[in-house]
Amino acid sequence: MTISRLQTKTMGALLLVMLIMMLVIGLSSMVLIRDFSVRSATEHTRTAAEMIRVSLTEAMINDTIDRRASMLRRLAEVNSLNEVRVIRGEQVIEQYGEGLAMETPADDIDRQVLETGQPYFGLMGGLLGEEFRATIPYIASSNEDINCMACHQAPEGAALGAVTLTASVDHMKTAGMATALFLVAIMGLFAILSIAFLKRMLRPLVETTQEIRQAASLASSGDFSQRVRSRSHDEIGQIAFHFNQMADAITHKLTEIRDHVAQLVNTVPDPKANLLQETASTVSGLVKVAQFKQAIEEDQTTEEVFFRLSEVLRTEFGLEHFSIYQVNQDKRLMETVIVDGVPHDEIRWCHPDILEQCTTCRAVRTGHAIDGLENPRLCRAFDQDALADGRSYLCLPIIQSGGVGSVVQLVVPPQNIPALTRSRPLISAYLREAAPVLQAKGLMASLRESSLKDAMTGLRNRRFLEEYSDSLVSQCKRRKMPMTLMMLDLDYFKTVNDTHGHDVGDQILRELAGIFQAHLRESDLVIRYGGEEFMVILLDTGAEAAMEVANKIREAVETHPFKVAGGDLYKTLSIGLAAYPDDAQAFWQVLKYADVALYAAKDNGRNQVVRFTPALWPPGGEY
Ligand SMILES: Nc1nc2c(ncn2[C@@H]2O[C@H](COP(=O)(O)OP(=O)(O)OP(=O)(O)O)[C@@H](O)[C@H]2O)c(=O)[nH]1
Repeated sequence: MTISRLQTKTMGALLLVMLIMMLVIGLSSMVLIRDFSVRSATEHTRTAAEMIRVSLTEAMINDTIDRRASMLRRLAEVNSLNEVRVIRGEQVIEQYGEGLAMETPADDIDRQVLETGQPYFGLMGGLLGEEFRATIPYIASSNEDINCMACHQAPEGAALGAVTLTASVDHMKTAGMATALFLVAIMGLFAILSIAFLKRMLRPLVETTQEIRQAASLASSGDFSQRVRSRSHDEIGQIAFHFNQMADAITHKLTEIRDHVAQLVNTVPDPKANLLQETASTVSGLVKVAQFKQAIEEDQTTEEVFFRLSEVLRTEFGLEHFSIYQVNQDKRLMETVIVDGVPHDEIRWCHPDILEQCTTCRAVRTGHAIDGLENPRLCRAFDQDALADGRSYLCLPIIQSGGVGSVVQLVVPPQNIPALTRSRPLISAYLREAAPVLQAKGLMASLRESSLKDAMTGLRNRRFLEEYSDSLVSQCKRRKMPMTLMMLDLDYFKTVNDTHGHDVGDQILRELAGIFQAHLRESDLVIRYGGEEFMVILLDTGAEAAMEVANKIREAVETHPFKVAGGDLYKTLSIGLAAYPDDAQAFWQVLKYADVALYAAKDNGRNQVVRFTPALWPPGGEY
């Protein structure tokens, strides 16, 4: 278990307080003991001084004063006394002489005491001192039991002499130190017990906070599994309880959200995955899907939608290789819409046969996703070279109007299979959103296409002409190219209807449309202008060349046997022709001139091509 900072700080603070207390108690006990020792020594030396005075007085009375030196020596042998010395005051010296050598003042303290008459008590050396010195004056007094003035000629209150006593304070020092150490030891013991007690008291708090810290740290990275043990019923226990409650509530709600978003992308949530990160990444993926949906709804064509999808595959999923195929159910064909991000590029990741026969594509045939990630040989149409390179594929059909409208094929090298497997649900979500939009846009396009087509012949109709005439002219202007308009009309078509009926008439018109298309280029426009009247627009073609084309068509119709009941029917065709910009600058005027030329062809006996000339237009004729 890691050491808690809270514990270290608390223990450290307590230890510091205890150490300071031990120091204060140690020092203060030493000072107190010193004080006590000084007082005690003072009293003792006073007593000793008094006893010496009495002894000296007695010696004087008994006339044994000469033996005072040996008496003082014996006194000095008393336990703990180091020195006993008596000095004479000025009056005594004057009266009795200097006396013994040891009786003259030895230092300044002696002299000061004799001078002031005030005693001196003090420790000599250091805080506790090595010895205690007392210099106590003997003051002349007539009020004592023994009258000093009886022997001494000195004024009342004068210092007759002084006694200096020095005593060892070693025993006091030892006792003081022992007491201080004892107190410090008691304090130390108390500190240890306090720390142990506090540690025990702090343990639930420390362990709970440590567990909360670990759980919160895991939670911040999305793991809410950690719970805190409740160790007591006090506030600490309550903190643990409420933390667990909070973690339970978050886990429960997040699990709910994760399951819901997983449903939205059709995945089974991984119980081992990081709850927060997994949910957050799925939600952010779904937000992007929603933005994608909004964007494609505002796109105009299916092409734009496919291109946007291709960009998503490249940028969001980091896919380099993929194809999007569009299925033409009517013709059972398939075309590449985008290959590796390039619009309408050549097929790369499948055998080209699938374009000619869309059911060769397994995804189109089955309407199911074809997962070749684990088993690339699942579909035989997958490109053999890519297969040899170890690439795998995932083909996802997009269902439109109950059938496969398009197929998104994703191609990855082996090392990218796990990433694609993870991305698959979200890619499918994009495709699900794209499907109805593609369907709607496809429907709109085909509706628009059909509104511009003639249902019977499959040719473009007059409405197409109305919509595109302006752009045709501006295209010709921009490229500086000519354009020739032909008006074509079957001769005596009414007799067909009258003789064979309208159905046969319709059939002949359909066959006629086929003959026109067979003799024209892809870029030429064939329009059913109305009834049995047709129009052909030859782009980038002048009148001369157009005359040749018109005659070819006329001859083709003339020689074509229309099958009717009872045999073959042969019909002829009249064609009028006018050119842009030679005959007129305005489209509708060129058209009118072509019509005038057609009438001329009819008037001239039919089955012929007439090119418009100004002579055909009556002078002052209005357009
Ligand atoms: N069966 C059929 N007949 C049509 C259709 N549209 C127009 N017609 C007929 O085409 C005939 C056109 O006849 P007219 O314009 O009199 O001329 P015509 O008989 O072709 O003789 P021309 O002077 O050579 O044009 C009419 O009988 C129309 O009913 C159609 O869609 N189907």
